[in-house]
Amino acid sequence: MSNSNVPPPKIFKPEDGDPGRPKRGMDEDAIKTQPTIFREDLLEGKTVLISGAGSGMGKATAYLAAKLGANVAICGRTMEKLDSTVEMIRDGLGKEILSVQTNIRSPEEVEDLIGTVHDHFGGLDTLVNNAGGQFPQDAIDFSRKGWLAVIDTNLNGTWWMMQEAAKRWRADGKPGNIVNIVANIERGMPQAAHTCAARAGVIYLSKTLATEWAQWDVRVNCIGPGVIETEGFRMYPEEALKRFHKANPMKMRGNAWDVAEMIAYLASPAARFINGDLIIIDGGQAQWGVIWPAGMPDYFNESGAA
Ligand SMILES: CCCCCCCCC/C=C/C(=O)SCCNC(=O)CCNC(=O)[C@H](O)C(C)(C)COP(=O)(O)OP(=O)(O)OC[C@H]1O[C@@H](n2cnc3c(N)ncnc32)[C@H](O)[C@@H]1OP(=O)(O)O
Ligand SMILES: NC(=O)C1=CN([C@@H]2O[C@H](COP(=O)(O)OP(=O)(O)OC[C@H]3O[C@@H](n4cnc5c(N)ncnc54)[C@H](OP(=O)(O)O)[C@@H]3O)[C@@H](O)[C@H]2O)C=CC1
Repeated sequence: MSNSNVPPPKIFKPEDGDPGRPKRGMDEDAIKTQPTIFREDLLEGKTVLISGAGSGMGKATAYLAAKLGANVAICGRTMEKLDSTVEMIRDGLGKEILSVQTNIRSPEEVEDLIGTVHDHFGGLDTLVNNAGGQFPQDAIDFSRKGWLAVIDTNLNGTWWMMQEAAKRWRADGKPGNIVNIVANIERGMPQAAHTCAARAGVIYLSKTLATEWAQWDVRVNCIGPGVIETEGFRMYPEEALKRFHKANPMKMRGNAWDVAEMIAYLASPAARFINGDLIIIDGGQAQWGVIWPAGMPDYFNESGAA
């Protein structure tokens, strides 16, 4: 049989250009012009709070939620970054959103934040815990401070947000919805063991709360992104960034909109029966591909002494 009809192997997506070119995610023009599959009033009248929305996935999600009619509140530690999101939404959609400088590692600041959102919008429908991050390092070399910083941000910070939101929902007798952005940790995550531990904590915390809080009509789900090109890539060396697209069988990086649209879906009535789940957006990374964001040890190199 002839092979003439067999397409050449797909090395990278044409729209991706050079897959080895390190990029830093979608710029504001890209976010503003991105089409959406959702109807424009999908989240009309709903209030959505997004943490870490001064950049990356959080920023794209804030824009999409506002575009779909939601009342949007955002938080993060850096006011200038939050201002950029406020300005982008004002400029692109003519809408005002609420922005509150907050470190999610502080339970007091989180309590104030949730109170401010309720005072401003009269309630909260969906909480998106997107704030987080880590640095790449071999676990054996973690400093105590570095370990604690990552656990405190990703596990404790996410928990303070969930608990404060849920206390209000229970007190007000109103339904609630939580979407936690974690990571694809199915096979562990070399050189990110701290975040792997924290995200695993969030995933099983979420599964447990999905049961405990169902009696108050509060749903809790997680999204596990693979390699999503964002400003967060600044944490990784150029050498690693050049390989990031090889971490999945599709040999591409996702973008912030890929995650934002899933968040919008989970915030919509279409997701009313989805609870306690983990939705992976990773191009198949769970099955194949490696990252080694701080450099692959010789042991795993083809030339290494395995
Ligand atoms: C999921 C994907 C997985 C990684 C593998 C996959 C890669 C592709 C997918 C990409 C996934 C992403 O998440 S991209 C998104 C990334 N975005 C972010 O990470 C942004 C947010 N990150 C952070 O804020 C930081 O990483 C984090 C450590 C959590 C908090 O930092 P802060 O400065 O606020 O914390 P502090 O309390 O001051 O402590 C900082 C201490 O952390 C340690 N530390 C900080 N940077 C360090 C570094 N490069 N190398 C060693 N150690 C470091 C030091 O001990 C610091 O102390 P001193 O020595 O005293 O200073
Ligand atoms: N990009 C990727 O490939 C992947 C990302 N993720 C996770 O997805 C989420 C979004 O990441 P991404 O958009 O890529 O990265 P970004 O770094 O662009 O976004 C993370 C945001 O979180 C905020 N943040 C960090 N710490 C705190 C804190 N203590 N309190 C409040 N806000 C905080 C940051 O703002 P500021 O520093 O101003 O507070 C920043 O805006 C993160 O949790 C990330 O770890 C998971 C898997 C893959």
